[in-house]
Amino acid sequence: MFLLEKAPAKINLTLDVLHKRPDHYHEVEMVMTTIDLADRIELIELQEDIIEIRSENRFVPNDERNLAYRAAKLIKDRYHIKHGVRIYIDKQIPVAAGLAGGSSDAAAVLRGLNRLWSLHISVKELAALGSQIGSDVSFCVYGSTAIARGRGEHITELPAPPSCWVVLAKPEIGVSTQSIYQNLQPNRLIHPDTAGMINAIKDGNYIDVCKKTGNVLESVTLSLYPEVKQIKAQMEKSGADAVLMSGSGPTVFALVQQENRAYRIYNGLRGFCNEVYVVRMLGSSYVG
Ligand SMILES: C[C@](O)(CO)[C@H](O)COP(=O)(O)OP(=O)(O)OC[C@H]1O[C@@H](n2ccc(N)nc2=O)[C@H](O)[C@@H]1O
Ligand SMILES: Nc1ncnc2c1ncn2[C@@H]1O[C@H](COP(=O)(O)OP(=O)(O)OP(=O)(O)O)[C@@H](O)[C@H]1O
Repeated sequence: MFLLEKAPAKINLTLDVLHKRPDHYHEVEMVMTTIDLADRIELIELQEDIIEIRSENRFVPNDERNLAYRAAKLIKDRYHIKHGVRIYIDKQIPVAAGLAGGSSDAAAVLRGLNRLWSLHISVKELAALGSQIGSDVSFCVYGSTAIARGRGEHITELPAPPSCWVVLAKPEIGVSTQSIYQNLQPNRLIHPDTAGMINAIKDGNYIDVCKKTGNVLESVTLSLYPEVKQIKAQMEKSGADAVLMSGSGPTVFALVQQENRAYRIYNGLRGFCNEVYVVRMLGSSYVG
């Protein structure tokens, strides 16, 4: 038996931190959505009781450090599955980019093994399992548009935002999520208007969606990595409707409605950044 599962990247339309928790995580409130930049996950059932990870991308670990491996292990242990699985990851999402690539791979493995082994696990249960792997995995299990609260694992789905083009630029640096959260000064934050973003999405109001974007982690990453700041300024200069860093960065994205303007931004980034993508916002669910 063999099946394919798509693992789309996410972007944060908002990211707010409410306070630091005693468990050293931060209580967050974020509006996230999916984009048409996706890894492809191939799952092949093995008779032998092993989990194999294969990928041609040298930055993707092929052992238990891989979040996809951890997802398979979790399902196998919880549901006493004695078969094995080979997981082939066709990596399209840049690694350590703030786009939840590893989390989305893990979520795709949870969804895929649920189908492969006919386990009939509900989406809600899969999301709860996913939260044991990482804070972004629950959102990725839904793969839609949602508000994420708690440390990211409490998901309330939203309708898809008005569709638009998303230009993404990933500078050649890796950013540690943990260190960005650690450098945050909670009493100095300019909080995004999360309620305003939710209303804008529910109203299908593209202009307001653009106006309400905001990420409290952005100023931390921008101050540590001037190249991210430079890319953001370049995108703003090229006429984007909104420009924001995703997650803890370093990827910056621009929103625009017209395709020709998306390519103008893309062309404007020549010489600033090698990894640039032009994709559509997806926003609606991948699962049943
Ligand atoms: C920045 C975001 O990607 C936005 O969507 C997420 O908040 C982070 O999600 P993630 O990478 O899946 O995060 P995890 O792997 O769970 O945590 C990595 C590290 O980030 C910090 N972390 C993460 C989530 C959170 N709500 N508070 C935190 O302080 C913790 O130091 C943690 O050790
Ligand atoms: N399936 C995977 N794909 C990519 N990286 C993975 C995977 N599993 C584990 N990793 C490790 O996780 C690290 C972070 O990679 P990932 O691409 O998930 O970051 P990210 O997009 O910044 O995540 P987030 O937005 O959730 O904070 C990598 O450096 C890599 O070593």
